[in-house]
Amino acid sequence: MPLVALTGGIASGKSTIADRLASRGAVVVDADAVVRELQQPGMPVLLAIADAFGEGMLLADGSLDRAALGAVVFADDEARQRLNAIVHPAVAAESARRFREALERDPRTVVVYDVPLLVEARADDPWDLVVVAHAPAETRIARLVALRGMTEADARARVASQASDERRLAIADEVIDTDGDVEHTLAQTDALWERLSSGDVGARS
Ligand SMILES: CC(C)(COP(=O)(O)OP(=O)(O)OC[C@H]1O[C@@H](n2cnc3c(N)ncnc32)[C@H](O)[C@@H]1O)[C@@H](O)C(=O)NCCC(=O)NCCS
Ligand SMILES: Nc1ncnc2c1ncn2[C@@H]1O[C@H](COP(=O)(O)OP(=O)(O)OP(=O)(O)O)[C@@H](O)[C@H]1O
Repeated sequence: MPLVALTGGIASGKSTIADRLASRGAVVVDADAVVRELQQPGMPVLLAIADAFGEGMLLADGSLDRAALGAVVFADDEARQRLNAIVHPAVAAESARRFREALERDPRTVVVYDVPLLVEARADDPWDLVVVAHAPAETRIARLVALRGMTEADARARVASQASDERRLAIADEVIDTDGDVEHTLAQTDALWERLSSGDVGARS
């Protein structure tokens, strides 16, 4: 049934919302998790990254050195665009395959795509609903420092590498305010689920 894109800046609360929707019965496809699978040793995406950024981006066991690559791409727009050009088409294709698989298994499934970079890579637009998790950049930066141990400079660099809050809000069909406490986020998520599961949101033909 509905294909829902759930986007928001880093640490906006997308996973909190996606986990709740999954516990209610949605099938969630997590773009960050798909990326990690595509970056496993031996996968073409990882080989292309090593080609483009050097073997220094690999750890001794052949896996991706995420900290090293992050240090390069969140400090340099051109490098980040090169990485995006390698990774994003592969993530989009694999994610679309997973949407199809879920809908073939059960056409009534609510499929939710948890994707941080929707505004940035919006060539394809198959969504019945775009949901934006919104907490202001300063809140997200404070979370990255307090909860994920980032330095403030690193947190600001990640936020700056993403679309602005204004651009994200401009594409939202629904906004979940994630600037309050988690209970407030979950209550809004449950209200959304009621509408999604009752077919109140654009059923796909
Ligand atoms: C640079 C990498 C190795 C850093 O890995 P790390 O483990 O530190 O971060 P992780 O992958 O868990 O991402 C955490 C968050 O960072 C942000 N982020 C990741 N990549 C990007 C990017 N290219 N541009 C802007 N923000 C990004 C997202 O909000 C994401 O949720 C990794 O993020 C990566 O390969 N990114 C490129 C792929 C990508 O764009 N992924 C995001 C959406 S598909
Ligand atoms: N009102 C709120 N709604 C959601 N999360 C909140 C809220 N208040 C605090 N948090 C905390 O903020 C963090 C948000 O992280 P979460 O992983 O849900 O975000 P995300 O958008 O998925 O991040 P990423 O882009 O890195 O994947 C969590 O640790 C969560 O507990």
